[in-house]
Amino acid sequence: MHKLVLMRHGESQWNLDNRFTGWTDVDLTEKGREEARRAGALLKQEGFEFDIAYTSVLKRAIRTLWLTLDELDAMYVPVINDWHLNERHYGALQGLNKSETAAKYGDEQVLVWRRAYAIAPNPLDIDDPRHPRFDPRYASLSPSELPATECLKDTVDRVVPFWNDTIAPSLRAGKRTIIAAHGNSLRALIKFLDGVSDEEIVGLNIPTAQPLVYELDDDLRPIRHYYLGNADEIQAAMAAVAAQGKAKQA
Ligand SMILES: O=C(O)[C@H](O)COP(=O)(O)O
Repeated sequence: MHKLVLMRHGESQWNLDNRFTGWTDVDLTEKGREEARRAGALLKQEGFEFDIAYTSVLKRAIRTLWLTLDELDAMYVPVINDWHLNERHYGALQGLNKSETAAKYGDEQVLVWRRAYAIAPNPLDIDDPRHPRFDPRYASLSPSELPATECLKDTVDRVVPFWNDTIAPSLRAGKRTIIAAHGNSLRALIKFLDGVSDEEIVGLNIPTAQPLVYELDDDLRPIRHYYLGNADEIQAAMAAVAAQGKAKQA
């Protein structure tokens, strides 16, 4: 049996501000750092140890991983940073406040933009300075790999090959693995691992910095999964993520 830990980053400044973030490289808040340390302490208390760690090239996930590993006194664990684990690119929505956007376009439309499996928000303009083609960390990517927007399906299409080519072989080799990533790159991975339908994935929301343990069989098929930590807190945190896209009640 293989054990895999998935974890979304801790609260970021734009989680706090309730802005669409996507590929914007926003850091953790102090609360987000504390959440990451708490996750590390919980993993330590439960006896988890890791041989390899994967994260994105965005600092909110990287710093979450560092703080978690530090708490485990395991900063020696090799870390693979890869853009395939980045958050879903949120296109032209990046930077906008989610509830203000809902007040303007309606809760239903924002739910489509946030959760519809195959509908992407409008793209960033090719000349927009925020377009990833201007960012040196993506310099080695071909133009066809560089998103200016993504729906969850597009994210699945980049996360799953990375899983198959890189993460799965190292799990099969017995490496105890933690992945610190993002709400939607983890939804993409969970959709693939658990065979969640396009309709059901709409209802899945991932709380910040809560370790989610997957037990996998020899073929890397999930046997079961569970969150470490307090079940009521986790339910409340999931409901809060779902509510982020609603217009504020007057
Ligand atoms: O990119 C973002 O805004 C968040 O990390 C995930 O947002 P969502 O829950 O609105 O998809």
